[in-house]
Amino acid sequence: MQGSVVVPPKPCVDACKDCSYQCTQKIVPVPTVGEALDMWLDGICFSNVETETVELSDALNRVSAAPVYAKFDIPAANCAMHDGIAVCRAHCEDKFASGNHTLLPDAFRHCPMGSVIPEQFDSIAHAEQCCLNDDGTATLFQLPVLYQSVQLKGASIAGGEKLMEADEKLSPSHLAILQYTGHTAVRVKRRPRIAVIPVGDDLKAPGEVPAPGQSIDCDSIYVRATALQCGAEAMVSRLVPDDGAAIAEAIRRELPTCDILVVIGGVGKGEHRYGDHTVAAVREMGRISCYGVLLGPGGKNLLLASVEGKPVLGIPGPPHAAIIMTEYFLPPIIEHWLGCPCYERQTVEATLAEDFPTRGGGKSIWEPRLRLEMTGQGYSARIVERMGDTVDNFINAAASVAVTGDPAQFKAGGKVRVKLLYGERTIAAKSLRQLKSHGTAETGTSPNKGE
Ligand SMILES: Nc1nc2c(c(=O)[nH]1)N[C@H]1C(S)=C(S)[C@@H](COP(=O)(O)OP(=O)(O)OC[C@H]3O[C@@H](n4cnc5c(N)ncnc54)[C@H](O)[C@@H]3O)O[C@H]1N2
Ligand code: MOO
Repeated sequence: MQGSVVVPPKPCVDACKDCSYQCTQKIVPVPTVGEALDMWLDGICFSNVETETVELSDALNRVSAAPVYAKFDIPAANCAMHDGIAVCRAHCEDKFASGNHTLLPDAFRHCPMGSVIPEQFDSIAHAEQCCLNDDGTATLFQLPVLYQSVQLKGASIAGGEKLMEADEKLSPSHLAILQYTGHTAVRVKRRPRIAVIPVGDDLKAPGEVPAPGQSIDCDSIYVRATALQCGAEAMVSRLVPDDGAAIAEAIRRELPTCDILVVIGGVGKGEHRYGDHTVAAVREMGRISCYGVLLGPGGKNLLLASVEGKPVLGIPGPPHAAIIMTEYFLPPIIEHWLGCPCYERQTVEATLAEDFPTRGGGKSIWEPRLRLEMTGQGYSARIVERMGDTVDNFINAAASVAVTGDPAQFKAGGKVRVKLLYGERTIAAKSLRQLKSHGTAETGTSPNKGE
């Protein structure tokens, strides 16, 4: 823990006894991201997640609810792995010892690759090692090795063999092996349902034209899309005004329909005096685990809480803050439900093209969005010009980086690991398109660089 923050008004005691209640008397340490997550998740129990059976064709990216076992042996009998004749190795050996290389019709079986080998035979003499005669006999040119080209019953998969554990995210390979081993459906965990409530008098719904001082709600679609990426279901409620009773009413309405609630906006430190009512409404209805975290942009207003045992994530409204809070706190709560990783961003090493502002560092994280450029020495990274704005953050950034630990790492020429927002081929294709349309990589300028 580092620094301190005074939590907003709700006086309850004269002297702070550091109870779990938030009040004006209380000076609380600001937690790191890890500490905040621990405080939040420790109080949320998802032990009895419901399960459902789904067809394999609908099971991609679902999470297994129980181990799955093979229904039968594969192959179901000993099979030929080459074209040839099935023989008894000991009988062939006797024949070779006697100098007679001819096998009578009942001493072999013509076996193309994949065919079942009758039980009395144990080896395959390859087509090149024998010939089939017109009188129904076969002549061996070479003695086969014992079990040559025989795939034994159950050698690939034994009936009852464990194919996968519970808590695995199902990939195309999982689906294929389940189908191959006799399954047509699989037991999976129910997807968590996320309800998203956008709050703000100044917000307009998608499709409307904002008047001066208004903006169109775009955080909610970002939150919803991130939830879908993580394998959750998500729905966005209608816009809610900056009014404590309206926020409480929206929470009461959405809570029974969801497993995880996200409220966007109204979490500012000005609280009711500046039209921010979300924290007070949540405090009245439930328990606040954390209000403020050592993460920027946006962390000082982050709200982690629970109402009726369900997690409530309160994220700040400004989009550049909302995206970082969503990325840091929504996947972990969905993973807490699903029991497996569900949000992973590829990382690559990049060289900083400039000194970063002195933000973040130590235990605190500042997570700016970055532009990446491919140079002869690999990726070069610079902070997007309009860091406090939306366009660069949403569209023109290719990565982000956690500025934390030793600030010396974040000087021009320093090497850092950055988290990609797109795959490397997409980044390459985007820069190529920009080069073609501008003759050079786009840079742009803005006064609020590094905000
Ligand atoms: N006196 C102080 N004021 C503020 C502080 C502070 O420390 N002291 N912190 C500032 C910071 S930093 C942030 S971040 C915001 C967080 O406040 P809120 O979450 O209450 O944000 P709102 O007031 O609801 O909205 C602010 C602004 O954000 C845009 N917005 C809101 N919701 C959406 C949405 N769903 N989609 C798109 N854009 C959204 C909108 O332009 C709002 O006007 O507090 C600061 N103030
Ligand atoms: O949390 Mo605010 O958006 O950092 O600037």
